[in-house]
Amino acid sequence: MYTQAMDVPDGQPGPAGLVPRADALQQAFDARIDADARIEPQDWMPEAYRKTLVRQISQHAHSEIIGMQPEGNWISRAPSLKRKAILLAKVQDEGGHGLYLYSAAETLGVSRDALLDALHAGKAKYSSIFNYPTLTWADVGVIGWLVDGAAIMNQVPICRCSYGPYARAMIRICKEESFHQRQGYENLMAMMKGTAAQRAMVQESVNRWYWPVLAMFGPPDADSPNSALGMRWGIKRISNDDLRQKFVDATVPQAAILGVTLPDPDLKWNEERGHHDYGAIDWDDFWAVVNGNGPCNKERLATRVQAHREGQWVRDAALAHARKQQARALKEAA
Ligand SMILES: CC(C)(COP(=O)(O)OP(=O)(O)OC[C@H]1O[C@@H](n2cnc3c(N)ncnc32)[C@H](O)[C@@H]1OP(=O)(O)O)[C@@H](O)C(=O)NCCC(=O)NCCSC(=O)Cc1ccccc1
Repeated sequence: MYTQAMDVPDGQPGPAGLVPRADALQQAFDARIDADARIEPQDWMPEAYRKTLVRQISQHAHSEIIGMQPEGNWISRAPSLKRKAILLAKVQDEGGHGLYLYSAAETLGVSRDALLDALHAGKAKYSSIFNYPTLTWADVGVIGWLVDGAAIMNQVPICRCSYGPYARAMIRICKEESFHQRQGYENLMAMMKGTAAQRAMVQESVNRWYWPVLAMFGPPDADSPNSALGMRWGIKRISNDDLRQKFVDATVPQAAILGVTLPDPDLKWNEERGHHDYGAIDWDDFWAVVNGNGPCNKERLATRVQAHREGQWVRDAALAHARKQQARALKEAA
């Protein structure tokens, strides 16, 4: 019964030299994490690791599908057929990202229905950034440039996440996000080469989005309760503050080429640090938005709930079709 450490029943003292089963499983898990190997759905994992992944992956999935709304607002008003086709494709990609991510979460033993119920009941988080309004066409370009740019900065390290299905989903998502970022920047470039009114529209949009985008990376490391374990488990590879700094450093030269000013009087190159210093983020505003009191939280949730309700007939029809196919296959096999 006690041939190997793995055979000792949970919580039972084993013969000398053998480790109880639960400890052995934990040790095997820790060893895989230390070796930077992937954890797969069939592998044993600590319950806290599983819960952390469900939390992060589902929040990420919710962000993708709620994130369809701000830009979706402009599909019917895009200024040309070309811009409309690009925007349609981008918003569809975001829906697709949500689907990969819900599938990755399902490998952890949760159902998509339960995750969506939590979102629709207002109990689940999604990214703060999607609670701001898209007031002008320039917002579509700025979301591509800055929001997708920030999303890529955050998501590229997740391609190396310790949980296999999440890491693999992220590879394709990052490729698509790169296209999103470039289309946004190219859209803004075209506007900056246009009239004075178009240039002013871009600058006004950058002024509104810049700070919420910096906050999107999450609270400062010192106030980030999930970071320590996320890092230990190889879910999070780079801290919130380090990603934010990388983003600022990458954005400054892009803004200069575009010809816009970033709305931060304290932004300046620090030779000693080899990074840009930047001003204070309004964390009270961030937490107000995260806690449901941003400019569009209620509208975003109501739109999502309504879309889900209106899609009920599609789900019913798909299920009825699947049942019919199954019954036919059974009849043919009999
Ligand atoms: C970095 C972080 C977001 C947060 O680090 P953690 O270690 O997990 O947490 P930490 O301890 O630092 O925070 C304490 C609490 O604060 C919460 N909170 C923090 N930040 C936010 C926030 N911004 N918004 C709302 N809540 C936030 C956090 O959940 C936690 O609350 P909890 O304890 O759960 O109640 C991490 O979860 C991550 O990398 N996620 C995956 C990437 C992902 O989800 N990306 C989404 C954008 S996808 C996209 O943009 C694509 C696109 C582009 C354009 C158009 C359409 C689509």
